[in-house]
Amino acid sequence: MVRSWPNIAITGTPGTGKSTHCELVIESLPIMRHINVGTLVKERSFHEGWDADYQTYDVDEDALLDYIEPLTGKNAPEPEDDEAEKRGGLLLDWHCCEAYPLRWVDLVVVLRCDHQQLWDRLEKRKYPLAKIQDNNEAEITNFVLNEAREAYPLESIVELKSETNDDVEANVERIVEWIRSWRSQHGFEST
Ligand SMILES: Nc1ncnc2c1ncn2[C@@H]1O[C@H](COP(=O)(O)OP(=O)(O)O)[C@@H](O)[C@H]1O
Repeated sequence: MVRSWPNIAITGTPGTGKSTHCELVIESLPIMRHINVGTLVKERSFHEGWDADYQTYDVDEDALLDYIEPLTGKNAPEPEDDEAEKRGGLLLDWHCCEAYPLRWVDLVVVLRCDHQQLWDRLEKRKYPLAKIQDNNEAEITNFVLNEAREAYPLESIVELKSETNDDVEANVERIVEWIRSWRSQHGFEST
């Protein structure tokens, strides 16, 4: 293990609060880096076009993963490397988590939300009805959690409720504490 900060996949159905959580973790620990994967796909065109049926980009995973890989801090650094090159510390914010190589990820946080509340949040976002329905069904059937369970060891997955502001506050505190304890367990100074 070379990276000096852990990488965390923050995942969950769209609207469960991934970006909200990432932004608040960064407020407490500005050295962590929020990678909004959906935005990255769009801005850097890591896709092969728009899938009108699913109302989403057809992601070019190879290009996306090639871009993220050097940021994960997995490679053994040379002494003269810039500290940023080996630090890791990514918050990978995306509704998918199974695409990342196992070695990148130290913790998987799966955010969960009551489906009626999720419906209201997605309606506010002006998602088309079919997309709201799809995401709602995904939340009810534990789609993202099941994907995480198939891809990662169970002990690296944490499922957190994200329905109220108090939930967000408690979850962020828990994630920040987890990062601090990961640092001390790996022989790095706690912040
Ligand atoms: N735990 C929560 N309690 C109340 N509102 C929340 C909570 N989590 C997210 N929200 C709200 O839900 C909406 C979607 O959150 P966002 O962080 O953009 O989700 P995601 O990144 O998973 O798509 C935002 O308006 C946000 O303020």
